[in-house]
Amino acid sequence: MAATSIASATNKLTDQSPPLSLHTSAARPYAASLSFSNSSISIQKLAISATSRNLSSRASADAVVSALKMARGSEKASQPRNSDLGVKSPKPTILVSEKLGEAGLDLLRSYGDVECLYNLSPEDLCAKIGEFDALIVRSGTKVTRQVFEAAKGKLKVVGRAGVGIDNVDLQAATELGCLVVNAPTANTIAAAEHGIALLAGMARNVAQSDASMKAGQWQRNKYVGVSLVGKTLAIMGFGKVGSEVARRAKGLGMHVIAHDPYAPADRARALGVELVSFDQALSTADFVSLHMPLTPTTDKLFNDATFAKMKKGVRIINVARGGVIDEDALVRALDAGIVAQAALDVFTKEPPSKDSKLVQHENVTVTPHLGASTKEAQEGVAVEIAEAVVGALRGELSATAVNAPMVPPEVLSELAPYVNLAEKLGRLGVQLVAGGRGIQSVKVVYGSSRASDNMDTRLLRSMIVKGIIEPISDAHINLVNADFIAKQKGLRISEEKLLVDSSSESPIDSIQVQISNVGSKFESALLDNGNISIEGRVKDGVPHLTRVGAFSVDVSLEGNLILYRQVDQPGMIGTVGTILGESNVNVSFMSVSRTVKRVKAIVAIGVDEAPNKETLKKIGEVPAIEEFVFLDL
Ligand SMILES: NC(=O)C1=CN([C@@H]2O[C@H](COP(=O)(O)OP(=O)(O)OC[C@H]3O[C@@H](n4cnc5c(N)ncnc54)[C@H](O)[C@@H]3O)[C@@H](O)[C@H]2O)C=CC1
Ligand SMILES: O=C(O)C(=O)COP(=O)(O)O
Repeated sequence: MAATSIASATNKLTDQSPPLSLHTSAARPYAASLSFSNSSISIQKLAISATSRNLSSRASADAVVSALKMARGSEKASQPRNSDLGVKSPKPTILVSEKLGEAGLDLLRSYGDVECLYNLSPEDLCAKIGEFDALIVRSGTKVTRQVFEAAKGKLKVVGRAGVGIDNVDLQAATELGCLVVNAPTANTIAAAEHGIALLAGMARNVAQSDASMKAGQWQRNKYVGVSLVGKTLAIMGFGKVGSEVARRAKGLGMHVIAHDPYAPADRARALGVELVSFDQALSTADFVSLHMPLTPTTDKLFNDATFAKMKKGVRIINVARGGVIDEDALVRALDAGIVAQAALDVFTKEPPSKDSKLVQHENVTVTPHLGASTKEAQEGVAVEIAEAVVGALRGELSATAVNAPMVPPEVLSELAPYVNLAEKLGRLGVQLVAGGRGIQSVKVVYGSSRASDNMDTRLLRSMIVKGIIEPISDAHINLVNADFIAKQKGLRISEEKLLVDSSSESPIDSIQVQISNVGSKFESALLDNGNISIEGRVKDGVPHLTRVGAFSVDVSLEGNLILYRQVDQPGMIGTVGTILGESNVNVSFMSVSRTVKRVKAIVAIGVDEAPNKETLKKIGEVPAIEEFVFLDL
């Protein structure tokens, strides 16, 4: 079944997604009749590894940028997106809803139209959001599902100028295909320094004695403090801020322990910090400093039961999130003397009510969420988030994406050519499906000569999903929502890696897409197991279709494709070529594959123009052509 290439087209990978509409009468009816079953909704992942959040450099190669634009683009070709670097498009619009450092604003202004509207009510935000491609917030703006819905698909990216993203409804963002990025590094030191300031200030009653003096008092005996040296500090959440607090507390002569189920022990060891269990931390610490994110698991993690496990007279610092503490329980613990003092920068509700018992408690020191508020941190955060948002609007994958895969540049540059191939195979596969049962299960087999099983295929999987779903639905698929929409449509994707013998340097040799349990418009595309199967490779940077069903072919996946099965006999190329030539359709590529000489052959013809109905009808009527299908790539 050797494939014979008769002509070759070697266009370079372009940065445009092809038109996605199925503009032939042949393609649309069967495509439109497809439906997805909702019964099976699991996405299986095989041979997929997590990728690092930390990118050291920006993706730069043209091919990578092209691939990223396609990967991130959610628009169909008929709906150009103004944020996609189109020269003719208007500038992207960016709403900044909280105070941001000037350097970041300058950067944003150099790229888009920036509007700063502070203190918007939730209603005002919903009313305005539909005008913007990007929204930049700090902790004070709640980006709720209502906000994403009110955006009506216009909002492409939400930038959180800081770390905590608990004020952004990530589920809604993901469902609606909006990327969320944050600025996770620039305020780490500021938050850690604030933690240390609260620790030391609390231990020496700085705030209380200051207030007392300003009220005309001189109370030296009342404000006798406690020393830090030799005391045990438990860091709860040994991430970026927690580690920096630990480092500084060691310098103050404290004995530092930490609890963090996900922190690597060697990082703790390197700082001279012992990682301990939750209970051990609580029962041995004189000071407890909180540095974990607010998640469903950490919500009110510090409550009556946990305070009861603490050493009597413990002192608590919280510069993480108010919600990790049950605030009523803390008041009880303070009143009972279990907790001697607390120093809090963050609150369940911000600002807290004026008569909050916690805020008013004499043993509590409070600051109005100032952890990240140093000049240096705010400038740094502003630049960090502006770069992330501009990059995202340009179609680049972000190093700080919160709800999308973060793919390191080196992986991207390797995978870029396959991104295009993956989408084309998805588009081609779905067009081969005959209407009726609906697509429920797709198997993707990546042929690779690399033994390592940590190949990150999320980008490719997303593009296959995009290729399969977009032509037959109104869904706009991008890297953010591909898995979600696949699940929602009941589409189960399983992935497999097949070790192949190849001298190729690239991470992938071939991609095979199998669609199970569906009939095909083109029976020759079915394997013995009944699955539609198509396989492709990248040759000279161009995606090629290399196998249809059990037949080897070789045709570049560009423009349009005619596939037919014919009786293997002389003169067929001339017959079909003449029909196409008569209607001025240019052949770009042709491949003939046969099983047995003079019996049966599969022919794949790439054409520059879509043949009209009449031409396709004539091809279908050639007596030796047993079945044929026209595919829009
Ligand atoms: N007050 C302020 O202005 C600021 C507050 N923050 C907050 O500080 C917190 C930490 O920030 P980063 O250190 O930058 O984040 P990070 O992600 O580097 O560290 C968080 C750590 O918490 C750990 N963790 C998660 N669940 C845990 C659990 N149940 N028990 C113990 N540890 C757990 C994680 O493994 C991680 O190591 C975040 O909530 C962030 O929003 C950060 C900057 C400024
Ligand atoms: O970065 C964080 O998580 C913070 O809490 C800082 O919040 P802010 O940007 O100062 O509202």
